[in-house]
Amino acid sequence: MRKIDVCLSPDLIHLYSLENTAVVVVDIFRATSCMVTAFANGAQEILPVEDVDFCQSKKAEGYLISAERNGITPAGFDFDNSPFSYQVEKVKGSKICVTTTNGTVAIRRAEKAPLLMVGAFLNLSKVVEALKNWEGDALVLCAGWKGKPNLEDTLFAGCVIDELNGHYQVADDAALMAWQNYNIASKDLQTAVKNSSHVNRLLKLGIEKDIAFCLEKDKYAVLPIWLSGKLKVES
Ligand SMILES: O=C(O)[C@H](CS(=O)(=O)O)OP(=O)(O)O
Repeated sequence: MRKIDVCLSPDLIHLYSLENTAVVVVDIFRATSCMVTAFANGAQEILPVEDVDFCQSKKAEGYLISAERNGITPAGFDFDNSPFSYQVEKVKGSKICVTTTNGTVAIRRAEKAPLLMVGAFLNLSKVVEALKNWEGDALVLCAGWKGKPNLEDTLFAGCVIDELNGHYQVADDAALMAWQNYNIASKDLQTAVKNSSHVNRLLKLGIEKDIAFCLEKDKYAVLPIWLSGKLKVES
């Protein structure tokens, strides 16, 4: 049977083989939740990059630009890192270049995978459907926080594993930990993450509404995938 594994931080990705493996990158708070929202609201393409200055330089090429470091947006960018920024009027038909503390780093570290997709609770069913159709192994790559694992991305990984029960076999203990944690937390995700470090950071920044939004399941039926060096959704 196909195997599904979980990489708890981008800094551990060298321990995993990407050969014949579909990778789902997740950064629930908030990068991949923003990307899914942007595509659902009509964005045409997203270019995730690691450097703030490089991101800013893409403005001259017609990109809208989005940056965040430690939850804050530097001056001169079109979007902050909140899904509420990516509304239809702003994003429809646009190309967006984005850099964030954790999420864009994780995406770029997995870009050599034969299938790379962006996942969030917001597009859970699309991720699960794509993995059911994939014939190789699967890996959920958690963006974590500055190299450390985090609770919300791990819970998403566990949720994907739970949805794929019977289709994939759990590869090792990271996947088992994620799955067992999700089973404990699944009835009330918001309570489960309430003491997590990222929720505390967002609360300090006064961004409470993003938390509930990013934990909503299946709000959108879009699946961003990596195609020729960018993220796109199939039309
Ligand atoms: O903006 C966010 O929610 C985080 C900022 S930080 O991790 O709290 O510094 O960035 P992301 O890359 O979306 O995790």
